[in-house]
Amino acid sequence: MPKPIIAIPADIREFDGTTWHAAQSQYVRAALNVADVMSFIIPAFEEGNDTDAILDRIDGLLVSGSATNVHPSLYGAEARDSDGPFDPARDATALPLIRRALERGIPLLAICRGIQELNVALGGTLATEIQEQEGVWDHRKPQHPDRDVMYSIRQDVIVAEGSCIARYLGPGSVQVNSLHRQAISKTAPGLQVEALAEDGTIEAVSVIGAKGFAIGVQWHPEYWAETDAPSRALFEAFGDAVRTYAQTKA
Ligand SMILES: N[C@@H](CCC(=O)NCCCC(=O)O)C(=O)O
Repeated sequence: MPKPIIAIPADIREFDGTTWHAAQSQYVRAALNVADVMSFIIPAFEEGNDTDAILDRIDGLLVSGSATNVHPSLYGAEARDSDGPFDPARDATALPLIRRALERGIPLLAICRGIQELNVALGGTLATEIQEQEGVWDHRKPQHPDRDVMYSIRQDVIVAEGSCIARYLGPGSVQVNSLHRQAISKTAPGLQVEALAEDGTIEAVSVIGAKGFAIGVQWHPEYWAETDAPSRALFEAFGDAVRTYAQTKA
């Protein structure tokens, strides 16, 4: 059987004097080497997307992290310059893909910006600059030239007993990385909180009543997916869900 294919919504990036629709290598590498699936990087358009045309041709949706933030207008908040940088094309592409993939039972793994998009897509809100809140740890990306240091595993999260991700990671303490300055504020009605940081930051959710695998994590399992057991477990479970969906679709 040919490898199933997942969609990864691109970021809009500007370099070499032009505009690119881009995804970071760590996501497509973890998808291939651990989940054992191929990836289609989906161009990000503010208008003109045909969500079902994309979803008809794929077997899973991986919504990646990004240094940009979901536009506050999408969750009823005022946009301040400090809330940026923004990527409206990514927002306009990813949020409808998330909603429609859930309706169709297409497996979803949402990472970092992805869990934030999942929450907003289902009616939740986000808090920004969370490190400025009393008692909240600094979850931001460590400023360091070495990406392995930026993505170093350095935070305990507590996976809830009986949660969906406990099937893959086990309940209790798991060590993860952390590279974010926003987080879920009001949890969307259709989401179940699955893991918390010690400071109460929501670190993982699942979709209540989902037809299949539908999980969001605030950390980055893709980066160490080949070597870190919890990261590998999550990507292997996502790959299994994608293969099951592909076989069922066939
Ligand atoms: N911008 C949001 C989401 C954070 C996120 O996805 N981080 C990935 C960092 C990618 C990189 O800079 O290499 C937030 O800050 O909460």
